[in-house]
This record gives sequence, structure tokens and C-alpha cells, in this order.
Amino acid sequence: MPGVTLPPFPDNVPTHPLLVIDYELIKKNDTEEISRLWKAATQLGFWYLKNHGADEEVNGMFDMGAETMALPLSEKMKFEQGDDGRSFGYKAAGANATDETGRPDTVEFINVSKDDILSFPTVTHRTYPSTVVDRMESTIKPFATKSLEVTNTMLGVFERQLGLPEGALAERHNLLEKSGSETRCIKNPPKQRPSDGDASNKSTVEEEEKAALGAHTDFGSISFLHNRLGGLQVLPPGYDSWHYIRPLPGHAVCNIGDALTLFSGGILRSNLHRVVLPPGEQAYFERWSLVFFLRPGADILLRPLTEESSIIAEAVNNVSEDERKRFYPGCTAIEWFTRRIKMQRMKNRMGPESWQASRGMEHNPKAY
Ligand SMILES: O=C(O)CCC(=O)C(=O)O
Ligand SMILES: [Fe+2]
Repeated sequence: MPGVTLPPFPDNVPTHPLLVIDYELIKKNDTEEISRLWKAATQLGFWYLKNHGADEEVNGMFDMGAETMALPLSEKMKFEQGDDGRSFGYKAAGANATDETGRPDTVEFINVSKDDILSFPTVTHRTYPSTVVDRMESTIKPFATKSLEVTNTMLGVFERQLGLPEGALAERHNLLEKSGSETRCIKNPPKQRPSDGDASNKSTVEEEEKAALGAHTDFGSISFLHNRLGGLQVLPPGYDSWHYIRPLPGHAVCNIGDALTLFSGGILRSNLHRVVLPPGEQAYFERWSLVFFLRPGADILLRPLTEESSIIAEAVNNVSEDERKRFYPGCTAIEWFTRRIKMQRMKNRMGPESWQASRGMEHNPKAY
């Protein structure tokens, strides 16, 4: 946050390196950069993006987030998302489970729908707190516009690399169609410093490892994420332990979501990730993050685009029968999305089966 000097990310924690992709080169269709982006999107499903040109808009969004979270809880709760699986609006800390046992999350966030941003002042889905309305034109729309440009450019790269006809992915992300695309600003409270001599205040290892936001794969197509402090972790393929992603100044973190995994028959990878307290001294600071989620049109059927690409058809042919079944959930983007959100709400929790019912394309559904 402005005016706060943050401690550096420590050197003694396990981190996972990500490829750094230069957005300027991607825009220029640089062959080498495109093959690096392809490698990142298919192997880990996460990469850093530099030269994305959204820094100013990102800073404005963090200010909007701070203004919103500073509102009284009673005011924020007027705009809560509810328990029906809708994502737009405010989510209070503790409203979602982070694991099978129903441990509550600690993050609060404000989500603003792409459709409400583009139709403003006309309401498409819902209304928002005054702090959102006041910055809709000046801050939120410019951020969403920039994010749509960046994510759709990368979507175009994936469309070509997958051997799909021109527009096959683009038309499934038509700007004018209603979708789950949204901006999200997240706040996680800092760890409390133990007061001297107060043994009860000493945090346990268990507490340290508690997820602020539970292990998940993203629901949509491409996520464009900005954070300042550590805390984001990935479970890389072939590992059974979590690795931090080190925040790099000026670099966004991008990742693939379930919808692209489904459209591509598993070629594009939506990888498990979660958020925990930032490591070391950073834990004592509020953690803020910001995401733009590009998601398919609400009514788009989620399934591999085998008729449109021999590359995808071959990928689907090469997996086991059981694995293939996972690629045909038989639902639309909005149904996928609604189920996942609804089943992680604490209010809808019946038992461990609710957590299982909230899962998507997680490669290790047992990982917390
Ligand atoms: O806060 C972060 O760094 C990641 C947030 C995230 O994974 C999400 O909101 O889906
Ligand atoms: Fe995520």
C-alpha cells in the first residue's frame, strides 16, 4: 500500500521459478517468445509477464480495494455475493472453506463483473459499494480494458498454437456476451506479532501453514495477477510440496484456468495453487493482490474442441478413458463456475463431500 515499505521476500524458502514472458515481444509475434509462452502454459500453466503496461491501472485498483475494505463491515455486507454460487460483489473473510475439513479462509475480496464494468452506469448483474461506483470510470474500466487486451492477446497465441481456426477461442470469449469475467481485489490480514511473555500468542506450525485461500485451480481461461508480497504457492507437477512464487516488481503472474484445459483437451495446464501467509517478516503486513479473470461466455459448453483441431483431437485420444471423461463435464462455463463457487461456501457445507463437489481440474484433489 502507498507509503508502506515492505520487507523483502526471504531467500530461505522454497520458490518455484517461472519463465518471464515479455508482452511487448508477444504483441510483435516474436516466434521465440511465443514458444516460451507455449512452454510455460503447457508445462506449469504459470508465468511472469513483463512489459504489460498496466502498472498505473494496477495501483489505482489497489487504492479502490483499500477504500472498499475500509468501509464498515455492515456496509460491505450489503453487497455480499450470497450462497447461490454468484461471484460478483463482496466476499467476507471466513465465507469460504479452504479444505475438506471446512477450515475457513481469511481473505476478503471485492469482485466486479466485466459486464457491469462495460455497461456502467447500466447494471447488468448487480450493484456495488460507493467506493467501486466512484472509481468505475476512472480506475476499474481502464484496468479491465487493459487486462482484456493482455489476456485476449495471449488467448490468440493459444488459439494459433493449438491449431484452431481463427476465432475459435476468441468467439468463445466474445466481449459482448455475458460471462463470469471479473476483476478481484483481495486483502489478507497480517499475522499478529506475539506479545512478549504471552505463550498463548505463539503461533503454531499448523497456523503458519494455514491457507488464507484454499488450494484450487482457477475456473476460467486466463488469470492476470498482481501482488507485492509472497504467499502465493504452486504445487508443481511431480512435487508433493508447495513452492512459493516470488513476487517480482513490475511483473504480473499469469496462469491458465480450467476452461482452457477443457477446450484444449488437457494441453494447456490449469495448475493447483493457494495463498498462505507471506513468508518471514512479510507475514506481519497486510497482503493485497489483484486479479483479472478472463472467462468464457456464460453459455459456452466446456469440452475439448476436437472437431476444430487435430492437435486437440490427438491429445484427447492419447489419454485414458477415465481421464477423457474428465474433459466432458457436460456443462456450460457458467454452470461450472457456479458449482465451484457454491460448493466452497461455508454456508453450503455438509461435510468433506461438499469440498469434493467444489473441485475442478485439480491434478491432485487431495492437496491442501
Ligand atoms: O492472491 C494471490 O496471489 C492469488 C489469488 C488467487 O489465486 C485467486 O484469487 O484465484
Ligand atoms: Fe487462483
